Amino acid sequence: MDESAVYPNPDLPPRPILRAFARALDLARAHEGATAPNPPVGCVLLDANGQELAAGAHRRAGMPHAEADAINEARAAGLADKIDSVVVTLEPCNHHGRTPPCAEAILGTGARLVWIACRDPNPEVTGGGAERLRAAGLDVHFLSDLHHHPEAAVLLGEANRLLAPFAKRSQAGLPFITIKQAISASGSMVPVAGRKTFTSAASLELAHRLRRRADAILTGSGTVLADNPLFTVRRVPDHSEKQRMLVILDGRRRVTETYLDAARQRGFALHLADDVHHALEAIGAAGGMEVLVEAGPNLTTHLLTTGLWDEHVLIEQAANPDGTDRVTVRRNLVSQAYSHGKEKDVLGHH
Ligand SMILES: NC(=O)C1=CN([C@@H]2O[C@H](COP(=O)(O)OP(=O)(O)OC[C@H]3O[C@@H](n4cnc5c(N)ncnc54)[C@H](OP(=O)(O)O)[C@@H]3O)[C@@H](O)[C@H]2O)C=CC1
Ligand SMILES: Nc1c(N[C@@H]2O[C@H](COP(=O)(O)O)[C@@H](O)[C@H]2O)[nH]c(=O)[nH]c1=O
Ligand SMILES: [Zn+2]
Repeated sequence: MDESAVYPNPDLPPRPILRAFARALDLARAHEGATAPNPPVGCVLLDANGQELAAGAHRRAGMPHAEADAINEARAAGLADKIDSVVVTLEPCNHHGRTPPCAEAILGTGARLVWIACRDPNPEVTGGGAERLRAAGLDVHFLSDLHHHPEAAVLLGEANRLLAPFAKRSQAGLPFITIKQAISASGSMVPVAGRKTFTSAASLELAHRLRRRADAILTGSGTVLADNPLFTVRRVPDHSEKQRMLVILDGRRRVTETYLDAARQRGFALHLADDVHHALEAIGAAGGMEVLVEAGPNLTTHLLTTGLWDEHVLIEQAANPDGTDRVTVRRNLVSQAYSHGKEKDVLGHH
């Protein structure tokens, strides 16, 4: 049977909606790490048969939001009058920021239905867009309404993870902390003399993808003095015109001007700090939503024991030289709990 024929029958699997959410998340993810201080967002517009008409994403702060981007694309293709459903990873905004409100842009089309993955977690704007659209007579649904579909639960998890750095910064003023830790086959974090890394090419590519999505790199003076690290994104293409912060914990001011100058030449905005809290506050204040910790055993162990971190990416070198490194990603449930008061909003229940 043609799947689109069942749409929008609510009793049958809403395949076009789930497919559109998966696509909107892919579109958003392409710009993960480029949008700070805004969240990465993706949007897909469907016609009354559930067919995609146009799609959009938020590329960077100051550029159109995902919904406006998609609506512009539909207009340019002469398809705007066919828009029936708007599927978007984040609740449409209802305020004048750097760009006009997306709720109004949606009301300017003939859209009847709006599907949202996550509520806007920003305490300053929560609840605005969905209510505005409902008040204007549109049918507004949340991805969580489809919780009985295993696929919907997976997509909602992905949407929440994608939004987590924006949620943490807007609620706590602090960046989402990802710790990358490489451990050699002999159980050490320290490479043999003359080397900076020991993990496989695939693991190094993962490390560069983690850098790509980060707004700041946090390290310690020990790492800088031992490795003269570049901290650039080289193994995957970087976002264009992206400037990252490089924050070095260097209480004793041992890092040389030569290193700092060279890091500036590589495009980093440099910040030296004496303690972790000041470092994190400086990143949040500068608009950074995610920080990648690439530090030695001293700082890494300290951060892992404080519980301040959000995601720990552990890369264990294979014991066998022909083997594959083992990568384990774990989330810190304690640090997620800080937003429990907001959980309902973040999860999109209403
Ligand atoms: N395997 C891996 O994933 C990685 C390994 N490394 C390796 O680690 C080695 C360096 O180790 P290490 O010396 O432990 O490096 P660190 O990056 O942990 O730097 C240590 C320095 O950072 C500062 N620092 C650390 N923790 C804190 C804190 N809680 N508050 C304030 N300042 C802090 C201190 O600077 P100060 O003394 O100035 O106060 C300290 O001397 C190198 O050989 C490097 O190759 C490095 C990164 C990743
Ligand atoms: N040893 C180690 C890592 N270590 C981190 O990578 C830094 C070197 O980065 P760059 O100069 O840009 O190549 C090094 O100083 C340390 O912070 N990373 C990994 O993915 N795997 C590894 O085995
Ligand atoms: Zn918007």
